[in-house]
Amino acid sequence: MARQTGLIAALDTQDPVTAKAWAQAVGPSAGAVKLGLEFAYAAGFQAVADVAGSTPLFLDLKLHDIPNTVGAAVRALSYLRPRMLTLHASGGRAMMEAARQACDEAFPADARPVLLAVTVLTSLDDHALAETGVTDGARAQVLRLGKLALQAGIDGLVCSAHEIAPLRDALGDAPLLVTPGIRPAGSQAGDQKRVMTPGEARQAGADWIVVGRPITQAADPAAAAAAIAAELAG
Ligand SMILES: O=C(O)c1cc(=O)[nH]c(=O)n1[C@@H]1O[C@H](COP(=O)(O)O)[C@@H](O)[C@H]1O
Repeated sequence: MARQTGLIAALDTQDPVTAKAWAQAVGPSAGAVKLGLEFAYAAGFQAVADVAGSTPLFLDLKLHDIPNTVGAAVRALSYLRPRMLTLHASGGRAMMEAARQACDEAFPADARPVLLAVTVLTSLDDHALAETGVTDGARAQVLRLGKLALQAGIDGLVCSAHEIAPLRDALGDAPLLVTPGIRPAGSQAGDQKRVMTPGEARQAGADWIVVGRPITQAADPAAAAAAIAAELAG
């Protein structure tokens, strides 16, 4: 039986009014809203808290620095009470362990965010990855970084839906798998390379899919989000 797959709506904008309107539009369909680098840098972290309101917040800051700095950053943002928080697995074991330790110390036990390690960005294909020095392909790198992240105490992985099956084979059912690079049939891939439709990602076993522009750039974001939620419900 397929796992239940939820929708996370990526609200990528610089404008708090637009973000708030999108958050309201996707509210009935999405299990969380994702606010990330663009919004936080432009609007500030108080606006992040305001837009999320009572909706679970996926805080996508993709932390990647030395362990001391990442640990301190996690402590500093604990007041935002994110439900999920991202960091780059390529920052290494000690960096991820520092993030986990900071979470354990700075958050109440019942409010610790789910830590998600980004493995290989969905905008990278094997060729682009090879240009960074990783020559055995996205799948192998996702597996390598996924194993490392879990050993370091990370709760889940951000990957493309193409890597779900090999990750489940290698790591079992426990890790949360969160997949961006989702495109409903007929929509533009844009800068995304390793893409799947919502229904395909559900069949593959994603716990969450992350969808931005196919919702936010639709003529009717509420309807676009509802259609994706319906596709996930099968
Ligand atoms: O961490 C992420 O959320 C993320 C990781 C990744 O590998 N690929 C990826 O697209 N994302 C995010 O997922 C969202 C995808 O947006 P759309 O391409 O507009 O659907 C963006 O906010 C990205 O920052």
